[in-house]
Amino acid sequence: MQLLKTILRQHTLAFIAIILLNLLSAGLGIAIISWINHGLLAEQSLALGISKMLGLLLLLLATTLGAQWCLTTLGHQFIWRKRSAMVWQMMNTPIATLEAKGEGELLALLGPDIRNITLAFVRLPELIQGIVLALVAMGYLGYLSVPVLLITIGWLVVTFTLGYKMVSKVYQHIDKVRGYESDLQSSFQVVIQGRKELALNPARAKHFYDTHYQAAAMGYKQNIIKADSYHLSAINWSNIMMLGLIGVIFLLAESQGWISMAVATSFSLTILFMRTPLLQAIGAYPTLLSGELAYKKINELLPEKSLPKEGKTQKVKDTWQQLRWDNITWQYPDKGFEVGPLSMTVTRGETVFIIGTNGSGKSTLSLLLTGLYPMAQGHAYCDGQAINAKSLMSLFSVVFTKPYLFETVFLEPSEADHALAAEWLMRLQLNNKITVDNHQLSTLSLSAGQSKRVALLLAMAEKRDILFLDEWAAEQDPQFRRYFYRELLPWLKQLGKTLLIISHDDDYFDVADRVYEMQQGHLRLLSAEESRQAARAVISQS
Ligand SMILES: Nc1ncnc2c1ncn2[C@@H]1O[C@H](COP(=O)(O)OP(=O)(O)OP(=O)(O)O)[C@@H](O)[C@H]1O
Repeated sequence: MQLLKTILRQHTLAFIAIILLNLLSAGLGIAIISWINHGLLAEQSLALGISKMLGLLLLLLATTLGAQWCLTTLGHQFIWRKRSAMVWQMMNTPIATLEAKGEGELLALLGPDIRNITLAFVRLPELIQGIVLALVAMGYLGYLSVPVLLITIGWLVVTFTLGYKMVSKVYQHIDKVRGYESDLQSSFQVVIQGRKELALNPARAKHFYDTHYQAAAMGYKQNIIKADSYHLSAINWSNIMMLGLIGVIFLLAESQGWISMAVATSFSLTILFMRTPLLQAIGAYPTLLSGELAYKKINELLPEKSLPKEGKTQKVKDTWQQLRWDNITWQYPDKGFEVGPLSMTVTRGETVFIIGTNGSGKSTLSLLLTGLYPMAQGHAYCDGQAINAKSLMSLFSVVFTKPYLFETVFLEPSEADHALAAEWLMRLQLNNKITVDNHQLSTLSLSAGQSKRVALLLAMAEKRDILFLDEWAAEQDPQFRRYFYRELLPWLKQLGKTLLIISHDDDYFDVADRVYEMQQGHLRLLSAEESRQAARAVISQS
């Protein structure tokens, strides 16, 4: 099992110590049975016998608890590391790769999959103890009688072969359950993110509930019931066969005379002693299978060492003058929408507008130009020197069409520029609504237009050279939109910012030094006359 192998590789010594503790605990258990059977009544006094027994039982309790505690601690340590590595890896995985996997699948990784690995560790002590105890008990049974041990082994082989067949069915169904788990996560997202639309349209809500949600929920339920049924059948089958084994041993003693009744009693006591842990081990096995499946899924979707080598961020000179993208391309997976090949040049301090119809590829272009999407072909250059995606990213602050708002404005106290924050809150006409206290925004309960203004504040707080705004003014009222184009942008330009603005606001195309137009993934620089015509064309279309 991949999961067990990994833990074994990463924590070899701890694992050996745990196995030894388990062996000690199992050996002690068997020794106590043997001593109760043969030694207890031979003790000099009842008091001595009882105190010896209490001492031995306490020792057994301590070693068993010790073994379980070590394994559980090791397991949770492993999970903590794995989860932290996963979150870090997700934050460092190219966004195109994450988008291709889908949000439902990613949520399933961080939620149910990690939970299943945790449960596997919670039940792992039972599995290991069951196996170790069974092996030690076998040794003791061999010491009592080899022929009866062979019969016992034969009986157990038949029992567990059939049991294994049932457990493999458990695995098949757990595999299907994992698929439905992702679908469920996607459905939960719809319930949360689409709550307003669903509340307003009961027919749509019912359709979603009956088809999408129930398909996932029913699939999950049917398969988990089948998995549990096979699992319980395996436990019951093994339980009954263990009891049958005791009957066979007494038969061998009574009718065949292979062993004395005293030895048969010891045999039965030992089998009864190992029965519960062995059944618990069988009970724990499916949990381990779920953990194994989850671990495989995690490694399949977020393989370790999968992060592409982007190279180090090359420090771009503070005095850079020109950025150029040369014949770059990008295509969404499965032969999706293609951008490019296209070339573009931006000179420091320029205001560049990118216009184009809906779906022409402007937002996709913003992700490509900033280095967030990898260039399938072509390169980016800064003052003639090729630069990689990381360096490109370090130049940009972007406000996306649906920005995510962080509460923290400045990350470090030393970076805190409260004067800048106060000035921006005033310029964005938010000074009566929000304050920045202790680097944090006082509230994020904002309207759509206010959220965009806060996103701009956060972008400015990054103090990067280029500001890329994707349809920023779309949610602003006409008065503020005018103020944004006529006053804020020129003021930003004065501050030395290079501005890349995706815009549909034809009234203000004249603010730009240059206007590019996207048309079905291709970019074209418009002449001054074409820019004016583009503005007029949009006005005449509306
Ligand atoms: N994550 C994605 N996976 C696959 N295709 C996508 C993805 N995002 C966008 N597209 C496709 O890329 C094309 C361009 O989308 P994009 O959002 O870049 O257009 P846009 O010019 O910004 O449009 P708008 O003006 O409506 O914002 C669209 O046809 C869209 O279907």
